[in-house]
Amino acid sequence: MDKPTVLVIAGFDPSGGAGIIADAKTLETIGVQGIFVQSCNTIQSATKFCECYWIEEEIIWQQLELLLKHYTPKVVKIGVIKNLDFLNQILEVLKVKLPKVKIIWDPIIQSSSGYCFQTEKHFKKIPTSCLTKIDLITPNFNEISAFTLDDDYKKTVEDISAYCSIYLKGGHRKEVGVDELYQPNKPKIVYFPRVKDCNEKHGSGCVLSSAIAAYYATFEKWEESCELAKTYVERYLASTPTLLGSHLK
Ligand SMILES: Cc1ncc(COP(=O)(O)O)c(N)n1
Repeated sequence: MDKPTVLVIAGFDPSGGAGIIADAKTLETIGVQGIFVQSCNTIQSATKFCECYWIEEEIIWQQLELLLKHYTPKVVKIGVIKNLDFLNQILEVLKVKLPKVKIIWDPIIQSSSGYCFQTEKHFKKIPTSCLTKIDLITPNFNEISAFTLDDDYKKTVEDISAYCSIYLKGGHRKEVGVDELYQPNKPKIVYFPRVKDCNEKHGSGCVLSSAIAAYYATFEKWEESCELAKTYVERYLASTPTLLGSHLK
């Protein structure tokens, strides 16, 4: 049987720890076929970020058009994206061309090395028009706080999860490694860490969201896919302290 396909729209990190290279390794390891559209090119290493060059929108449209003629992805994972307006345009096209597709958005605002992909005005409130087209967003605590106008992130989680699911990484900042899944009209699920002694590596958020995409494309169940993806990331982070960590462990 053909492997399920996941489409990734994300940035290029030449160090390979984050962005589409990390996504490609993850999809390959979990055993799904990946197709890729690059949203930006960057000059960065694991610890230093120098520049981000956005890919011309026309190139992105051309790549998407050809890919969607030849492949039917079950899941789309979107990573770094220029702004919410462009995100909405992409979501509209995906929903027309792939009515059954599931869409996961990792709302990356800042790299762990400190580079800001988004200015505050671009990312203050996610428009409802975007939320109704997305199935799952995977913010960390800083990202959910950036979408929060009055310091009450729980209210933001409640507002967003009326439309789409949220996988909140890190949950409360005090309980490192405890993640929470909020789904519309369902009780919250808490995922506790399973693997001890994880090392910090940049790009772990990219690996998590592409692992959820890969598992969902395989099993079509959100709760199980999130749990498997969390364990996948923890094993990857525990494998070595460097980016050479194995995606196969
Ligand atoms: C192209 C690209 N995409 C995503 C990230 C975020 O990863 P991190 O927060 O670990 O720096 C990044 N640094 N570069």
